[in-house]
Amino acid sequence: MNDMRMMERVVSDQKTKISAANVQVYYGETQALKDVNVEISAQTVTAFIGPSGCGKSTFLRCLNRMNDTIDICRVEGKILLDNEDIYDAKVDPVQLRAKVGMVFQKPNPFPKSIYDNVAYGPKIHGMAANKTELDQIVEDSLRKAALWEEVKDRLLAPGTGLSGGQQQRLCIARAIATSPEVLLMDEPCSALDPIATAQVEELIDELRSNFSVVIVTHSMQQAARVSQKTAFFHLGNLVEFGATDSIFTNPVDPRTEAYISGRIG
Ligand SMILES: Nc1ncnc2c1ncn2[C@@H]1O[C@H](COP(=O)(O)OP(=O)(O)OP(=O)(O)O)[C@@H](O)[C@H]1O
Repeated sequence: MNDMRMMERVVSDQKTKISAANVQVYYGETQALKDVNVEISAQTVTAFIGPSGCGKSTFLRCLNRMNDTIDICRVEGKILLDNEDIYDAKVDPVQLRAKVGMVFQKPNPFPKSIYDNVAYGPKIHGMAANKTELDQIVEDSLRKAALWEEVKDRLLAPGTGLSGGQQQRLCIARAIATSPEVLLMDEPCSALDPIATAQVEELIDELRSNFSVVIVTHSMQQAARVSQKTAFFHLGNLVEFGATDSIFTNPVDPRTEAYISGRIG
């Protein structure tokens, strides 16, 4: 079996982590997402692509209820994480966001030390019984985020003193410190130079073995490089979803074809 076919089989074998059905999102009277249905697989990088304003970030924010923080935003439909409804009244959004972590477009470390940036989540969720355990979580998270070697001698220095690419990896370390199952990334490389972008992309590929990763990107090259599944959004519709290779080489919908060939965007 050639590598590509093997890859497709590995992708399709992964179990469903998040399942979204009939998701509609409104900002006031304006509908931003129309009847989105999609299944996000475990141990897979899923890319959301599409022209500006098509609803990629809105849908990403539905997956950890970040839209709850926007007063005029209303979400309808069902989103299940491991078969449990994340919009159920019983679900605490803070606990949910520990399981479904998020990394934003601009690196946004807290105005605290490198150590405290990573230790913050595990502390508030009571994940460490003592300082030794907390130290271990901080080290493990920084290692997974490929930042440990660069910061291990200055853990008490401010996170904001790191370079942009290092700050973004610090934010990734902070997001993975609570052992999330899903990591949402909203254009995580848009503020980074090409070298830092390459480092973060490499990291995304490594994270896939532990997490389900969903990434919003404006770069089709990036989607092609890092993801196994791609969803193409257009004007609030999820137009096409499938294996990244098929979306880029053999799109079914003419709108997808027009976007990837640069005719709409
Ligand atoms: N907080 C908000 N209040 C009102 N409308 C919003 C809000 N956030 C997004 N929208 C609207 O919802 C639609 C989808 O926006 P969204 O940011 O999800 O698109 P996007 O595909 O992520 O865009 P981009 O690629 O430019 O980031 C747009 O029409 C946008 O104006």
